[in-house]
Amino acid sequence: MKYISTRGNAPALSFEEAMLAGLARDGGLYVPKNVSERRHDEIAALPGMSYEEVAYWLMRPFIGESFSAEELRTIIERAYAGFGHAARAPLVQLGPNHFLLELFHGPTLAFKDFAMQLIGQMFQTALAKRGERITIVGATSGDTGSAAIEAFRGLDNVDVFILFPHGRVSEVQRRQMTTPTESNVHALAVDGDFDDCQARLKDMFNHFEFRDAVGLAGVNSINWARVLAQVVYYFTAASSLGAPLRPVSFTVPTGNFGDIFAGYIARKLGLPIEKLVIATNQNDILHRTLETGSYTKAEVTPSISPSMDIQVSSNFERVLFDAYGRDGAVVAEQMADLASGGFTISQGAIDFLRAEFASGTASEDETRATIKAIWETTGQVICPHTAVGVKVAGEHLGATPMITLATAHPAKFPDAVREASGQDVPLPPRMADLFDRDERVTRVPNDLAAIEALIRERTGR
Ligand SMILES: Cc1ncc(COP(=O)(O)O)c(C=O)c1O
Ligand SMILES: N[C@@H](CCOP(=O)(O)O)C(=O)O
Repeated sequence: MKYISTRGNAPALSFEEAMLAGLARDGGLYVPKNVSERRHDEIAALPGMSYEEVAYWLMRPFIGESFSAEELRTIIERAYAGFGHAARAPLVQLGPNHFLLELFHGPTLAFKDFAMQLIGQMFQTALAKRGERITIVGATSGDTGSAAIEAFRGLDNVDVFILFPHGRVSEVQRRQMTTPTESNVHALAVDGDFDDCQARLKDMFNHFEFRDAVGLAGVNSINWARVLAQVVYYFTAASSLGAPLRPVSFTVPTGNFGDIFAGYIARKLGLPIEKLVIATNQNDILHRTLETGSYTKAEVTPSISPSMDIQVSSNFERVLFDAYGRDGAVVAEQMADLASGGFTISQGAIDFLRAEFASGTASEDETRATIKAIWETTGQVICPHTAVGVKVAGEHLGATPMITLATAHPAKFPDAVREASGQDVPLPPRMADLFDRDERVTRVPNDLAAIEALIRERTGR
């Protein structure tokens, strides 16, 4: 399997090369050259399999020669061994025909662990064989950062730098990033919003002298391996509700478009997904884009679902590539227009997107009201991101079972959850002393040269 860039001007790479490269050298994102449907009888056999077995079945063809069969099995076993639920991603019923897919049983209590624990193992295996040392730089609005730190802390051949927007993540999220004591972990609080953090990260990838000098690698969902790992739970969830004989729908709380793009890939692989619903908070660029056909940036407005406070939604580029018939030159042009505020999507491309996705948005009041209503009617406490999904899913319920992705544990957002529902949700015992641990963080300006200088100084490269 080869991977090609969405901007059509970078060499095609193997899975391992694309994973280690992160962003393509033409600024685009890697996608598989072909995605073909899996056999109906293979999908029908999934309900009898463990999460790990489904992961192996799903990922093997995408990985090619990059890892042997035995290596891949070991990587998958190790990745999910530390999860706090035997099913890894259990489904719970929320109401008639509405289910929550709990994706927060991993070590950092958010869906990011599904991919990050896996690629942590993949990077270690690949780097050990190559004898290389890398510098991972990640941008986070809260959850990617802690998941990346958890997956890579203490490794000899990796330094991890995480850029997060100063003052715009929850206290639990911040402490998850600032309290690890391993010397290869560096939490950087940027004077800016998440879009600034992600833009500086992409600037670093496009600054080849820096990129090559520090051995830059990326673990955001710009990295195809992240997306691939997230496709697995669409299959386990849908098959446990009767797929492929019975279609299902999904609603996905969305920011950087990685998680829902994984759902789009699941559908391309033959999973019968009737509706794939984008749920946004008040930073609703994706919902507006589907409604108006114009992708126009606005200021990021802080919300009670901070991990979704994003306007420049990285993986949207991947689906645009398909919407434009895989014409990398058109995607490159549109992405260049984004620098000056936005772009208008052609009629053919917007028709494609509207056929693939539905969308909706939740205001702050609607998010709080949903947390409260779910607590009062079901006794379950949900996180604000999940609540955005549940609110939007409510507008798309029908005869087909709807699965809303529960993307984080409510204990990561105690203030918002308490305000909305009156409930205090404790952190798991292993994190109970999080608020007593010392923090280690460096405040940095939203300035490429300053951030690069700090990384070079700390890595000595
Ligand atoms: C808790 C939570 N929910 C939803 C999202 C949105 O996911 P994505 O960026 O893949 O669209 C994020 C951040 O990625 C998150 O941390
Ligand atoms: N919501 C994310 C933003 C980064 O997303 P990613 O999936 O591209 O890593 C976060 O929590 O950091």
